[in-house]
Amino acid sequence: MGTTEHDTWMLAGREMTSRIILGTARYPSQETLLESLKASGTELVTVALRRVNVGSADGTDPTNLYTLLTERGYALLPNTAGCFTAADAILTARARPRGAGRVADQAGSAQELVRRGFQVLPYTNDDPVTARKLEDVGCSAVMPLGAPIGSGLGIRNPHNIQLIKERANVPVIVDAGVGTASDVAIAFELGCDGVLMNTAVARSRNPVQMARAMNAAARAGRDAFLAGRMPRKFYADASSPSEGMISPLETS
Ligand SMILES: CC(=O)[C@@H](O)[C@H](O)COP(=O)(O)O
Repeated sequence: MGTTEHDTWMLAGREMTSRIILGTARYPSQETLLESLKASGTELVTVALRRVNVGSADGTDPTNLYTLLTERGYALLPNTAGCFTAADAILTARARPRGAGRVADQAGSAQELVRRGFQVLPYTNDDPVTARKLEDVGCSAVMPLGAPIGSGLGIRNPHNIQLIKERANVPVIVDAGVGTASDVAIAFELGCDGVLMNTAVARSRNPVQMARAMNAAARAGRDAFLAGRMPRKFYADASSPSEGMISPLETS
């Protein structure tokens, strides 16, 4: 029987325990960011290569985000957010080649990055055909959106996410659009391997508390998936047995 207790998974050759990946932008303070990461239980965090101030090149500046995160044991997932062309993404990923790379473009640029030796985790729309193409060119995972980035609208098309997951041979990570804990639970109930989120935690009234809720939701959703959902039925199915029921005629 499945259980979330020893439920590790592999992402780009790395064994992962937590199924949550958190973004590091938009937090009210660095302290809140660090506390939220801890509360979420995450091991892997994203940093935007183009937007973040990475501090000194050798990483010795103590306020450098890389230093703060790596000394706390977080693995970094650099992302190429802000790149609008394949050339941009490739240039940015090559300039700062720490950890795995994430590319904003689709199959062509992903293929080029794979060819150059990157582990590519592409953010994509929720189209099963696109997801298949990205897997076919050698991406280490596919990361379909739940909804537009920063929208908090939740998983708009659970059916597509489920189709992507059913056909994929690489991890499927819902990336973007999560608004609250129940969205995370749904992603895992659908069988997804991970959820990447930023705004829902960073822009909540209490990011640390929301991060804790996301952590609990991930475990709940994953447990529900492993437990196996009951089949949906179109009609009522009484839960008490009807055999031996006293009929109205017998009592009159
Ligand atoms: C943080 C990151 O890398 C993005 O994938 C994105 O910002 C996530 O989207 P949300 O902010 O909607 O969670």
